[in-house]
Amino acid sequence: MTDLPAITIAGASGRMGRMLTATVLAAPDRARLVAVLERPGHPWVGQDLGTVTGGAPLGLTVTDDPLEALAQSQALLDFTSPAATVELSALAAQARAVHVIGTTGLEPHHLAKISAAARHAVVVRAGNMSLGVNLLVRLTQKVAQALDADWDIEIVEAHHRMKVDAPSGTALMLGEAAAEGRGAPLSDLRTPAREGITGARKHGTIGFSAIRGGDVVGEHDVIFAADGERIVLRHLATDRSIFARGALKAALWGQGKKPGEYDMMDVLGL
Ligand SMILES: NC(=O)C1=CN([C@@H]2O[C@H](COP(=O)(O)OP(=O)(O)OC[C@H]3O[C@@H](n4cnc5c(N)ncnc54)[C@H](OP(=O)(O)O)[C@@H]3O)[C@@H](O)[C@H]2O)C=CC1
Ligand SMILES: O=C(O)C1=N[C@H](C(=O)O)C[C@H](O)C1
Repeated sequence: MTDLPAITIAGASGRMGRMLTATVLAAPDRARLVAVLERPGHPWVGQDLGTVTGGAPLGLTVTDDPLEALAQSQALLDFTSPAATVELSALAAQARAVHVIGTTGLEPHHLAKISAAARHAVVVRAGNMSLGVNLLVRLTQKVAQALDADWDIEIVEAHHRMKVDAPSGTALMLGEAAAEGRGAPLSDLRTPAREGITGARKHGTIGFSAIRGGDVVGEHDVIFAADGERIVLRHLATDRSIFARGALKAALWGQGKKPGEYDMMDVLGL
């Protein structure tokens, strides 16, 4: 037995769940993977994680019991769905485990429940856990601050065909940063999705467009368009390991911190 932080991963069979599992298993000097969760009724429940992922047995059985998993954990890595994340946030708080939330598509009623859980435990939440995107968020804020509202701001994102929410969590982070640079909340500046006779673009607003197709991991452009010139800030994700590495970093960073809500800016010191 070591005193390395013990980690539970939720949604183990998902695109990110698999990546998180591989990332934690590849860091035996920094963390211990003690439990992997799936929802009740999932075919992986009760099976060895190594076997179901096509490898040698790992001696770790996939469970559908988050209470038991969290009782032995110091951190929960959670890239699942809004409903699952809200449920898990109450349980992680009860266990005083650091809850690292990558799940996107969270609405105000979900966020209110997560905030309540964060009164008792550390929650690190970000719509994108990569270093590159979090740097881009800072750059976006600075560029928006430097330019006046004659520069139209448009955020364009592309993701794989299975993504269920739009705009992406990252696009919303970038939009919030641009709005902050402009000195107003995003809710005041955001344009509704465009279709039909939209009329001319409203001065000073921030627009969003989403593309879905194939296996695109995640691409984001922040376009500042003025008369005669354009600035485009771009991030291209080509491998999901960038998000998983960020999540593990957040879980380790959160150990011993005061209960509350944090993001990747806090973790990365940006
Ligand atoms: N913040 C970031 O850096 C990133 C965030 N994301 C976000 O992470 C989320 C997941 O993405 P992705 O991995 O592509 O999605 P997937 O659909 O591939 O995976 C989600 C997983 O969560 C599981 N799940 C759902 N409900 C529960 C539950 N109650 N208990 C345990 N497991 C559950 C699903 O199981 P089942 O299929 O059986 O329902 C599935 O295995 C999305 O919101 C996405 O936007 C993704 C990448 C990076
Ligand atoms: O669903 C995804 O895949 C991703 N989701 C996050 C988002 O909504 O921005 C992060 C990344 O772009 C991949």
